Amino acid sequence: MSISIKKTLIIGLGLIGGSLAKALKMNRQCGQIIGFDRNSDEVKIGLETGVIDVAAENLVEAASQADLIVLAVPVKAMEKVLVDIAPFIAENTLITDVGSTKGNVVEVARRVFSTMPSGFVPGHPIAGSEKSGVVAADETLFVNHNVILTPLAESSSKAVILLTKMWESTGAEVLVMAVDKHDEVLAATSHLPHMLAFSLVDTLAQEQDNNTDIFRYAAGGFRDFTRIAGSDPTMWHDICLANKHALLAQLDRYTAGLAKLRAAIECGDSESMLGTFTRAKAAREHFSKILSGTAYSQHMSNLHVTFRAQPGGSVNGKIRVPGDKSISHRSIMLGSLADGVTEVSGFLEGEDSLATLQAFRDMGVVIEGPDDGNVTIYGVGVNGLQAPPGPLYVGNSGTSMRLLSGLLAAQAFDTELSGDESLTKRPMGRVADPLRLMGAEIETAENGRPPLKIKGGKALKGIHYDMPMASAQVKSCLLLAGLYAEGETSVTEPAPTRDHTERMLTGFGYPVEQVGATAKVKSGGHLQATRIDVPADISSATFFLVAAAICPDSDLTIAHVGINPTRIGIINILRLMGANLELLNEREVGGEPVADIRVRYAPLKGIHVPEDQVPLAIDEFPAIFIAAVCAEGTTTVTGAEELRVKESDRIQAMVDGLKTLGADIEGTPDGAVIQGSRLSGGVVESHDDHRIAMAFTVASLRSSGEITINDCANVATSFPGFVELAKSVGLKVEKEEG
Ligand SMILES: O=C(O)C1=C[C@@H](OP(=O)(O)O)[C@@H](O)[C@H](O)C1
Ligand SMILES: C=C(OP(=O)(O)O)C(=O)O
Repeated sequence: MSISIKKTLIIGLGLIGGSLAKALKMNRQCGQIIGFDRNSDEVKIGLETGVIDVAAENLVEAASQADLIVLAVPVKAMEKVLVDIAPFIAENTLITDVGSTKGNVVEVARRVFSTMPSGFVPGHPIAGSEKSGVVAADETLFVNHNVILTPLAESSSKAVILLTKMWESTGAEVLVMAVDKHDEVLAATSHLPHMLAFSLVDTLAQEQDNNTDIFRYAAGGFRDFTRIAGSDPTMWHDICLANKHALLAQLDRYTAGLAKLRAAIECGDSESMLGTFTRAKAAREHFSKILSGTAYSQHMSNLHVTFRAQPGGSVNGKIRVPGDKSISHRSIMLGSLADGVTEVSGFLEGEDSLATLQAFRDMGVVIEGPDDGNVTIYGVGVNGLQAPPGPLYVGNSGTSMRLLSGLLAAQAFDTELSGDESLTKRPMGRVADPLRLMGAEIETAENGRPPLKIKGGKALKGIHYDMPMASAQVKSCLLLAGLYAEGETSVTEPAPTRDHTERMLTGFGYPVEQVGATAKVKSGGHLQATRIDVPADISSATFFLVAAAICPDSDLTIAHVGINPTRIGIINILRLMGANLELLNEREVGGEPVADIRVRYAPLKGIHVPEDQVPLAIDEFPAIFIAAVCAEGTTTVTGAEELRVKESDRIQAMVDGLKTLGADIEGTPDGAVIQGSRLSGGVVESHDDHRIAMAFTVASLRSSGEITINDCANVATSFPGFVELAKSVGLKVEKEEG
């Protein structure tokens, strides 16, 4: 750091001032550390304990010589200190403070300085504790803590940069924010909770008869919640006055929320109580996940996840894979729009479907669970959604974004849909364009990419749309918009695609007319709540179907798999390749056909995959490519250009990875030509795509060396527990996180 700071003066050696002094003294980034405190004992201790280099004998003289002045005195004392030193501060001196409120500090500074110095940048390290005084000084206090700088119009960018570096040298992360915004944010996140803690403890302590009992038995929750009631009373008195307006606004919001909860308890309004509790529980997880750029399930983290799969093995046993992702998404959407309470079982607790669930919670729907695949949705009716508090973040999930866009285009309120890095690269023009034809107003980023900004209050009109590509997401998006559009909305598809939306609408009692390749809905109907049993996802089952199909001595049964005719491309393709695959115990569950699938090893042969099977197996191609390299002869895939716009360019990702493993494969614009090949080991990239990661894991059954697969965290989007299940049937795969 080239801060040419030779002398740093810290005024006020409390916990924050002392800790900053100690951190800067130890890292030697800001020259000599000079300490001043009104209380000479604090200075003495500071010197003795090595917190500062020297004590300032004379405040004015020290201030006139300092290159950096840090005001670490209580907010109330700030004005006096500034009045004393202001006339003597040199022109280029950097000045900052550490106060918990910023508006009042700036007000004081404006009163004191006739011209605001360009070196003045107010700041707030968010790193307090209940401890106080220089004895508590801790040079690690700021490590991984946020420091907010609130530059003023007069602050020079150089000052902002230098102070950022100064704080970063202590291990802090620096954020820049406007003064008002800072005070609003802190009122909500810090000042309000302190008021609640003080008030709760004070209220309970005043209970005459049994307060000793309350405190004697108070454990867990009470202790956690009231820890901050041990903070410095004078300091908090000053903060309340300094940030009065923002704090009062937050107290009013909170009081209204509490009154609502009280009323719900009083009249036994379970839906309202559950609404508050489930939303709060989800929000607590949700916020931290949004901040770390990930979506919603506990399985997901922003850690790097690597799979290491050892070669060989065979797969045997009977398993059930998680619930169908497409049906899980739709169960939340239609259950939310229904009248009455919908019970869902077998719900997929993966990132993608949880993102949809969260979006509906954000729009005011009370949803209990998921709890072991069980979800209870308190439907709000077709017109009952409410404006969400902010953008709806749907992580990695194309289905959430595309289906929701149709629904949101017809709502009375504005919305914004955003997603992760992969989703942000995927085309949304395919839904935005036809929705615009219906009268929707949607803004996308460049080239029709997310985020989508959807204007509310638009009256949609039914259209007929001939889809240019075979996409169930586009079809479903338009049918959902059609629930609200004047007249009839009809969609014709160029080839059959999954029809879960049509089936489920029918299951909720909403008429859908199917004429050949065209699905039609009229607006004005109602959905009646129902029960939904989500079958196991055939797309997840695919990895195990292929595993057993390519691996000698395998005999595997996968239970309760959805075999909707629009999803069984994988069964048809594997059978054409010669796989020994049996459907057992075929039955229908809640409008969807289901079977147990048994696969025993049989040698596979290469085929030209019939193009009419492509949309019926669209998510299965990464695994089909693995089956193809393990087959004898040539497999050709054509008409599958849609694979290039999934979570990754799945043609390129598979071609690159398989070449790394020594396979003979060439990509084409709409598919690939794959020769039966021997696979070596190697390191392959999943490109953050769940299906690529799982496909290469399966390839290890036929490789001669270890396959390392990078960036596998997104497996949790569709298949939480994949590694554990794979190991249970005989794959030799380990997950490494780091
Ligand atoms: O409607 C759905 O649930 C899905 C449709 C398919 O996408 P496209 O509609 O883009 O083909 C599929 O790839 C996706 O995993 C889920
Ligand atoms: C393409 C997929 O999902 P989505 O489009 O919902 O992201 C998938 O799961 O393979």
